[in-house]
Amino acid sequence: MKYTLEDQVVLITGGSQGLGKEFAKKYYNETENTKIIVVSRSEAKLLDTCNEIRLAAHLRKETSDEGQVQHKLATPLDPVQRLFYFPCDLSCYESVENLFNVLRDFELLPTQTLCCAGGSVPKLFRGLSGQELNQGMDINYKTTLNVAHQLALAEQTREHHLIIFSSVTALYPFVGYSQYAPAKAAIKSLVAILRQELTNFRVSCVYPGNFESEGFTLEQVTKPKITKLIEGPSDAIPCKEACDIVATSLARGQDDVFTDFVGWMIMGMDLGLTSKRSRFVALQWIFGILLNIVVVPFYLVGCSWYIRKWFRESDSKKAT
Ligand SMILES: NC(=O)C1=CN([C@@H]2O[C@H](COP(=O)(O)OP(=O)(O)OC[C@H]3O[C@@H](n4cnc5c(N)ncnc54)[C@H](OP(=O)(O)O)[C@@H]3O)[C@@H](O)[C@H]2O)C=CC1
Ligand SMILES: CCCCCCCCCCCCCCCC(=O)[C@@H](N)CO
Repeated sequence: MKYTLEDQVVLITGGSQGLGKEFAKKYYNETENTKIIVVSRSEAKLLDTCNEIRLAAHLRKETSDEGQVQHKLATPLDPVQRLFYFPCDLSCYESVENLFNVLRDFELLPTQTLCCAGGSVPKLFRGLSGQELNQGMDINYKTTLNVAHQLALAEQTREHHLIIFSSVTALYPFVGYSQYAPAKAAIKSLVAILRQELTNFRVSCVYPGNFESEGFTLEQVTKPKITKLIEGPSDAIPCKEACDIVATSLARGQDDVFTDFVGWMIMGMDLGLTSKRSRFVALQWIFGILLNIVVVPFYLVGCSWYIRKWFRESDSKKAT
């Protein structure tokens, strides 16, 4: 199943900002017929995003804008429009069922789905609240799980391309990401099973490194220094660059997608029983085996020593 932008109906969860918004822009600006539905919890953000994308496109074409258009998925639906939004908390299964009933009613069941909804609250485990911990699973795992399940029920035979967004932290979980990395690892596990069961689906999984987005800016506020030090090699790239890298990789037929060299390298070290459909996969596998033998043992000892030292110094600062 080839990944193309044109002549699609694409559902983008988490489309009100960040990477999801970049993909909505890309589909809107680079196609003539593709219809885009962006979904997130905040109707205000969704409306702003739709208006911003449409107005920018009209300004570039120097055509006079026809003024406010109906973007919300509601009756009457303007069939000329290509960009729609529908507010929905995707962590609630019943809300996702309702979303798919609306999509069915408007004959807008998607041919491609991008599960961009997610986000992290990087803190030390003891510093997290019960609500933050539970939100981690809700926002990062249940939003994808609920959409994937409704898609699997809706698309029993028609081809569908499901593109799920995990994180490098699913492959290499580390201090400060306890509210987030386990949920992203659960996504990795779900993808492996969906690939076996949903035979009419192409299931792609993206493991981004850091990229600049509203969510990334917000997480920097609570991120412990030790976390920033460990993830230092993954410099945050512009959101649009991450979007273009992912789209290019998918168009090349890759299904285990990374956004930087660190992600490619760490994916190569993640051996085990899940096949990798990545770029230069043979080289990645050999490089990963060598790193596992020659570098990883020393890295892990060094990293563990450094983390213990950081905690000792933090505790002594607290004691003074
Ligand atoms: N930025 C980064 O460095 C990295 C990001 N990623 C992953 O990539 C994806 C996109 O990241 P990014 O662009 O930074 O995301 P942002 O944090 O900028 O945006 C997250 C989006 O998800 C939506 N969302 C959150 N919770 C729900 C919910 N319960 N139901 C519906 N929508 C929801 C938000 O909208 P609203 O608030 O309106 O609900 C928002 O549109 C995420 O899955 C993230 O985990 C992975 C690695 C690195
Ligand atoms: C041989 C051993 C070498 C090991 C190198 C270690 C480098 C670790 C880089 C980790 C990058 C994590 C980026 C994902 C962050 C993310 O998902 C958050 N921004 C949430 O949004």
